[in-house]
Amino acid sequence: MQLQLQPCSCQSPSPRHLTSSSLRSAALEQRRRRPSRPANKCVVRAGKTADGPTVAIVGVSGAVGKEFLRVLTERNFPYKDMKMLASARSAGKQVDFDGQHYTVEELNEQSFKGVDIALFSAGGSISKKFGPLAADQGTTVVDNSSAFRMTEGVPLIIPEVNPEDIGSLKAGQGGIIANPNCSTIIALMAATPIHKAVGIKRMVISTYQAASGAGQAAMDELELQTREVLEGKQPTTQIFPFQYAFNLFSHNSPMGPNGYNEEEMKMVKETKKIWKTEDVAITATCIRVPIMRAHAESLNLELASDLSESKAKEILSSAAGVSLIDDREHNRFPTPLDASNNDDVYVGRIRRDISRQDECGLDLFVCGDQIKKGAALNAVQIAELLL
Ligand SMILES: NC(=O)C1=CN([C@@H]2O[C@H](COP(=O)(O)OP(=O)(O)OC[C@H]3O[C@@H](n4cnc5c(N)ncnc54)[C@H](OP(=O)(O)O)[C@@H]3O)[C@@H](O)[C@H]2O)C=CC1
Ligand SMILES: N[C@@H](CC(=O)OP(=O)(O)O)C(=O)O
Repeated sequence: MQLQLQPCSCQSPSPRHLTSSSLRSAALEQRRRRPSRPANKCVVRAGKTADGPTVAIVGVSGAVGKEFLRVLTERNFPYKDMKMLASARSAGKQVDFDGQHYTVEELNEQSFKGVDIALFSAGGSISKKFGPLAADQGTTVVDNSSAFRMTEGVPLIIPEVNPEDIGSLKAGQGGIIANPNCSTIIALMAATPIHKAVGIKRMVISTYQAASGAGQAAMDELELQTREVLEGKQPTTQIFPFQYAFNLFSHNSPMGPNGYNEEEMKMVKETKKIWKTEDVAITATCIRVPIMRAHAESLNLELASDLSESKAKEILSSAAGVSLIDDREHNRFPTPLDASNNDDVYVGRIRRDISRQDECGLDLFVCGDQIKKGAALNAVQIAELLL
C-alpha cells in the first residue's frame, strides 16, 4: 500500500486564487517574508545532497508526518538520506518523497543509527521513550509533542520569535528541541511583535481549533459525520464522545483541578517560557470547532504602554511570517480557509479595546494552519537552524 503525498481533500482555495487586492498582497507578502536565518548560518543547499544531514521522520504516516514531507519538499530542505518511521501498523508501506520511494520502517531502538536530525510527531509517549535514546546516539531531535516543552534546558522554539534560544545545537550532535503547541505558536506569531514593541501585561485568548489538532482520525471523523448528518444518518462518534459536525465543544484535552484544560494551560506556560517572563498574565479558553486544519484565535491584549491602531498595523505588517487581512470597508478579515495550506499566520480585526479609556488595549483575530505553521513548518524551520 502507498501513502500518497497528495493535497488533502480539505485543501482550501489559496488566497492567491481570490480576487480581493488585500488577499493578493497578503499572498505576495507571504512569499516575500520567509523568516530570516541568522547571518552566521550556512547557506542551505537544496534537496538531496551528499553533505546534507540524514533525516528521520517519526510518525510519517500521521497528519503531521505527511505534512513534514510536503514542507521539506517545499523548502528544498537539504538531506543526504531519509528514514521513514512509524508503528508496526505502517511498516512495509511505501512513501513517495522527492521522486523516490521509501519503505516505512517500524520505529525501534536501532532506528537512529546514522541519523542527524529526527523530526518526531508520534505522540508524547513515543517521544519520551525514543527522544532521549536518539539524542544519546547523536541525533538532534525536533519534537512536536508536549513531552519536553517545559523541561529545563530544552529549547522551546518559534524561529521568528526566539531563534537565539536554540544556542549551539547542531544537526548530528545530539540534543532535543521542542516545538511549541500549535495554538501557542499561532498566538505568539502575532502577539510577540506587539510584546517586543510595547510589552504585553495581560493576554486573554479564545481559540477556535480545527480537527487536525486531534490527528488524522479526527479529520476523517469530521468528514464522515458531515456526510452522515447531511444524509440524515446518526453520526459516527469514535474519536469524540459526541457529534462534532455542525457543533463545537470545549477542547478535548484533560480538564485540570483549576477548571482549565491542558491545552489552555500549555498556552499559559509555554508563552511564559518562550517570552522568558513570569510577569505576563494569561488566560485562555480553548474550543474545538468543525474546521478541518486551521486554528483561529481571538487575542485581547493589555499593553504596558499606548499603541495606536495604525502603529499596531505597521508593526504586524512588517513581522516575519505574518500577513494582514484587515479590510474593514469590505468586512474582510482572516478565515481558517485563508490560512489552510499556507505558511503565514493571518491577522486582522486589529482594533483598540474600547472597554479601556486609554490606548493600552488591543484586540486581534488570528488564523494559522495548525498542521503547517502550528506543527510541521515550525519544526522544519527549527531543523534549518541546525544546519
Ligand atoms: N506542535 C503541535 O502543536 C502539534 C503536535 N502534534 C504532535 O504530533 C503527534 C502526532 O500528531 P498527528 O500526526 O496529528 O497524529 P496522527 O494520529 O495523525 O498520527 C500519529 C502518528 O504516530 C505514529 N505512531 C503511533 N504509535 C506509534 C508507535 N508505537 N511507534 C511509532 N509510531 C507510532 C502513527 O503511526 P501509524 O500510522 O503506524 O499508527 C502515525 O504516524 C501528536 O500526538 C502530538 O504529540 C500534533 C499536532 C500539532
Ligand atoms: N494543540 C492540538 C493538540 C496537540 O497536538 O497539542 P500538543 O502538541 O500540545 O500535544 C489541538 O489542536 O488539539
